[in-house]
Formats: sequence, C-alpha cells, structure tokens
Amino acid sequence: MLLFKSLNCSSSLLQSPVLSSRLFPSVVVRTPRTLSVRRIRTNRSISMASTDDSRLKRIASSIRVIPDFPKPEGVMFQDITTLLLDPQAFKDTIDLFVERYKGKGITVVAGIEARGFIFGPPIALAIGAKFVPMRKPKKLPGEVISEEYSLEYGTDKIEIHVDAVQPGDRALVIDDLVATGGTLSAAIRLLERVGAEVVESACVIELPELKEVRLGYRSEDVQSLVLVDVTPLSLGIETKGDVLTVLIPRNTPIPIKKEGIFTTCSDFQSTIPIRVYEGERARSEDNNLLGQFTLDGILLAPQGVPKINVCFNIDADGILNVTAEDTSTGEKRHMTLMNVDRLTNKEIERMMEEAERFKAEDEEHRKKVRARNKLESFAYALKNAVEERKVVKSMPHVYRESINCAVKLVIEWLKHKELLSEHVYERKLEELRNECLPHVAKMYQEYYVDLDDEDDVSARLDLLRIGYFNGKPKTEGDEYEMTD
Ligand SMILES: O=P(O)(O)OC[C@H]1O[C@H](OP(=O)(O)OP(=O)(O)O)[C@H](O)[C@@H]1O
Ligand SMILES: Nc1ncnc2[nH]cnc12
Repeated sequence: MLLFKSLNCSSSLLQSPVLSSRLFPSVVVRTPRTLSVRRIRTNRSISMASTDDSRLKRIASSIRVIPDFPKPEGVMFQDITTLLLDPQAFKDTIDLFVERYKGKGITVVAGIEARGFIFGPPIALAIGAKFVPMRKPKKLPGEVISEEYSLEYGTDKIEIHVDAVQPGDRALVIDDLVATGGTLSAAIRLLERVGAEVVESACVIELPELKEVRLGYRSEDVQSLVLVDVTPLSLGIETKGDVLTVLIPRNTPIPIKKEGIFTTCSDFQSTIPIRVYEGERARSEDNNLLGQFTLDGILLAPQGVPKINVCFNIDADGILNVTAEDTSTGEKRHMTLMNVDRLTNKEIERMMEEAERFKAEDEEHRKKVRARNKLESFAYALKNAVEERKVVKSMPHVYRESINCAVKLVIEWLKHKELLSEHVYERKLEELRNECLPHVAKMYQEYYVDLDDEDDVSARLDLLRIGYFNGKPKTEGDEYEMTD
C-alpha cells in the first residue's frame, strides 16, 4: 500500500490502494466536465455588444476575485469595486447597457441593494426612466411590500415602496451579479406584485454554473456582460485513508492554477499513484474518478521526507493539466484531462445532493482519518528524528531506545487497526507525546545551537515536525505536517 501525506494542503495523507505497475509519462484522458475561462458573453440578444467588443474585455479584466468572502465556505467573491476604480471600464459598462435599453420603452429602472444602486441610476438617467431602489429591510420609510429569498451565501429580504411603480410601468431590473438568481427572482416578484411588466434583467456578471438552479423566471430574460465560468465540482487527489484532498474547490472561477505539496507515507517508497477526482464527498471512491497516473523515481528516503509537488492547472479552454513532480529528483509526470463528455447537470445535482445527504457521515470520516494521520505523522517524525546522525551522536542511547520503542509500538498498532474513532487516536497521540517529548526536549536543548547551521536542514525539519518550532512546543491541535 502506498501512502502519501500532504505537507501544505488542508488535509493530510494520500493513499493509493493499488500499486499500479504501469507508467503514464503523459496521458490524455477525456473528462466529463467543462471548465472554462472568465469569458466574454456570446450575446443572445440582437443589440448587446458583439463578443469581440474590447469594452467587454476591459470590464472582465477589471473585476477582482476574493476567495472565501463573505463566508469561508468556498465562495469566490466577484468584486466590482475594482471596476469602479477604472473610469473607462465603469463608463463602458453603463454605455453597453444604455445601448441595449435606450428606445425600448422602459419606464422604470429598479436597482437591487446595494450594488444595483451603483449601476442602475446612471442607466436610468441615460434612457430617461425613473429609478426605483429595492432595499434590504427597514431602510425604506414609506409603505412597502417585501420578498424573502435565498442567495449563494445565505438568505435575505428586499422591499419596494408600493407607490414607486404603477401598473403598466415597463421595468428593467439592474444588479451587479447573478449567482443563484435568488435575489433577482425576488426583485421580479416584487415588481410584478405592484403591477409592473418586467421587460428584462441586466447584470454585469453572471455565474452560469449557479444560474442553472435559478427559479422563478426565464434565464433568457437576463442579460449580462461577463460570464464567469467556475468549476462545478471540487477537484482533488486521493490521499491517505481514501480521502479526497481538494486542490481546487467547487465554484472556483477559471483559469486557475493550484499547487499542493505531498509526501510519501512509507519508508523508501519509490512510486506514487496520482488519482484525480471531482466531487464533494469525503471518501475518494464516492466521487467521480477523472484519471490517474503514477509518479515513479521518487527519492528513496524515510516516510515523510520526499516532497512531491502536485499542480492542477485549468486553462482558458477548461482543460485540466495535472503535474506531479518530486522536487528532489526532478522526476515529473503529467496528465491532461480534456474538456469533453461533460457530466450532465442532473449528474452534478445528484452528486451535490448526495454530498448534502451524507454530510455528517463524511465529516466523521474526515475527522477519523485526520486524527489517524496526525498520530502516524508524529510517530514517523519521531522515528526519523532519533535516527538523525547528529541525534544519534548527541542523544544518550537510553533515551533514543525508549523513543524508538514507543514509536514502534504505535506504528505496529496502526498497521493492524481498522479506522477507529477520532478520540482513540487522540488519546494514543497524547500518550506518545507524554512518553517521548521530555526526551526530545532534552535533546533539543542540548542540540539547538547546531541547528543554526544552514546545511542541517533535515534535522531542523524533523524537530519542527515532532512539535518544536523555534524552540517552542507546538500547541495542542497543531498538525504535524510541515507548512512551507
Ligand atoms: O444570485 P444570488 O445568489 O441571489 O446572488 C446575487 C446577489 O448577491 C449580491 O448581493 P448581496 O446579497 O451580497 O448584497 P449587498 O450588495 O447588499 O452586500 C449581489 O449584489 C446580488 O444582489
Ligand atoms: N460570488 C459572488 N460574488 C459577488 N457577489 C455575489 N453574490 C452572490 N454570489 C456572489
């Protein structure tokens, strides 16, 4: 069994159940899903600017993406404040909408709080329509009606003054972005309740993958300037404990390049299979296998020492390139996953629905694997540390022997156990720490001066892994993998 652990990824160890004897120096695999670039809309309407309009390119490139905002749940926030910093891009945005809506008999431009208030008023002025703000609760002073809705990252409510729109008004809804469409649907419902005819909705940005779950109106009735394609499912590799370690989370705008450093999980392991999956489940087998290849020629070294850089690169055409490289030997393999045979929306929805249904069970599995890996990492780091040349010289035999003994017992214990509960591993880790750390501390104190030597990196690394950083023990709950 080949085991791998991640050094600077969020989760830790990688495992492949089968040692493949075949090598794939360069493999082309067909993948079932498209992933493409932040691209300029191919316009569905007759009057929207043509796709090669340089104004659209300027607008698209002026939008900034901030990961994990407003919540740390994988939302890739499309920030239009950078567009506003570029007066030309801002003007182009307004002009493009005005060109489309001028002379269309629009009498009301309704802007959605807050960012619809930035784009709506200049459009309203230019096309000679009134501007009506649709606001979050408790902001409008007059008589209001309201609609609740869900959006990409939560729930909310918007309101409109009942006397702002009259029956027969022809309305255009303006916002900066449509993601799930929850907000836009609520705005349309409000306008219809006060008797307006909603002619169209217009947004600067559209997240098409999210828009597919939109309800309540026809997606053809929404115009947007910039389409941001995102990864419909998370992408990652199988890691120890059959866990999917995600390198690119779902909903990440592309193109995108992400790297993670992994390592071996057994001593003198020379090959590592890289199995690439998409999906949201904890166990790799519950996700969709996109392809696999084997990296061989890995530095023959104790477990945890080799550093394997795994890089996922999705280009503008949605082609995913996966590269694995041993940073010591320079040995490298790659695989290209082509953008054909897409998963259907139904299949993606089914995978999302399953991820939701098994959320608790998956989290439980992740916790167990994380705890097990943490214990194993710690045990191997101790083992490597006491085998270090300088340590052998400086540490009294009796201390090394007692550490060795304790470590061996734990490694043996781990070999023969099914996955146990998180607490069992935590307890075992605590016991091992209590048993070994006093010796390690002694070794560290007597030995630390030498570690200022630049060339003594490996000893330093081992000390870092076993729980010491700049002379201080790591705090409880820290991972024992290196972050570099
Ligand atoms: O398509 P949806 O999933 O409904 O999301 C789109 C909405 O989310 C954002 O507003 P937000 O609720 O963040 O309001 P804010 O501008 O007041 O912060 C954005 O400006 C849209 O109004
Ligand atoms: N990803 C996103 N970026 C900016 N605004 C949003 N509103 C909903 N999803 C959003």
